[in-house]
Amino acid sequence: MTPPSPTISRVRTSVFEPATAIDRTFPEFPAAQPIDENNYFKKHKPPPYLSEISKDVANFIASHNKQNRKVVLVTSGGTTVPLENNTVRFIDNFSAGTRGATSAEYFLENGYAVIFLHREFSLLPYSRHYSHTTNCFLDYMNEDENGQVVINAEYQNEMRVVLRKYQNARDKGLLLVVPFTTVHQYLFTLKLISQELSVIGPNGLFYLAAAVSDFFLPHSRMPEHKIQSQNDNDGKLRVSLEAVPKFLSRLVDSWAPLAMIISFKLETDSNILLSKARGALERYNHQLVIGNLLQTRKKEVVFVTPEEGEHWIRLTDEQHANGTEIESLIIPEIMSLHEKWCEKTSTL
Ligand SMILES: CC(C)(COP(=O)(O)O)[C@@H](O)C(=O)NCCC(=O)N[C@@H](CSSC[C@H](N)C(=O)O)C(=O)O
Repeated sequence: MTPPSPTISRVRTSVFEPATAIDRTFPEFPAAQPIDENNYFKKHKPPPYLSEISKDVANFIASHNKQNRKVVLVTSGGTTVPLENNTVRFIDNFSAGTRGATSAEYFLENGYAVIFLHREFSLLPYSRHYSHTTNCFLDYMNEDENGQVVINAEYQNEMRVVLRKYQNARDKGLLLVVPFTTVHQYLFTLKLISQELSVIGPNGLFYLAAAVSDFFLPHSRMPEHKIQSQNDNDGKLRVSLEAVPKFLSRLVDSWAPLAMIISFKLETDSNILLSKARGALERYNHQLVIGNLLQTRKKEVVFVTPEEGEHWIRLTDEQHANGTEIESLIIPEIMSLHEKWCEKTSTL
């Protein structure tokens, strides 16, 4: 009997849709202006699998709302920008998915239900501990004297802890895993989930850790087939991208106005991190921006809120050395802010 899955959506997002490979019905996409945040969704076709995901999400939220359980949407991993309809080349955004997958575990262990909107094939909660790139699970196994495949004795305890947490989330239906690959798929799926999650008001929490593209190539200007290097454009590749609509304003103002919304600001220059994080908070009027530098994102983050300004969360050298995960410090602080948000919003 196959084990129950953690409701992993059956859709695949990492393959292009041949049917639209040469669809020229898409109008020329104007440069992104505020008004175009909405036009983007009117002028682009949604991914064909969206109705399937909608059913999974609606059932998931309804079942946890009945138990008055808080639900958090965790976005994780980087979005891609395809350069050809029959995609061979694409622009990717850096993200291994560690922040999202690790944070999802701490939310689950603190009583939240989690919708995990992630880049397909990036790290997932629990299995991230034994992913093919870090700790290959095969290295934890051996054959015993009877030829039975077993987990090596020295790893039994640590793996049992992860296994039990995973089974608890799976068997109680606390985790819904939804994939994306392109920025287009991400934006349509985020909008769908946001509008479904809006029904639970302040009990809904958004933790936007995905690395989202800021620019994209509109369908109407996308070549059907693989760009040929030798004879196209004198051997040079010139790409003119449009700005991705600033969807965060739509999420805050319209899609889920009562939810608590947290975005991440990723920079590599420490001199601009705080001003960019403050700028995002002023621009979108949501509740929290978590700033982090690519280079030190596993050791420190800065919380920027309208009420308290900013404060840093940092691992001590000892914590970093003993494997403490910074998300174990981040999530409890977020839960406390979310509790206050629920109290404040429910009295409105
Ligand atoms: C991606 C990382 C650094 C985690 O890394 P891994 O653990 O390796 O996965 C995450 O912590 C993060 O900063 N995520 C957010 C990154 C991001 O793209 N943030 C956007 C804001 S949300 S995208 C919104 C859009 N650009 C807009 O302005 O509306 C930005 O910095 O601009």
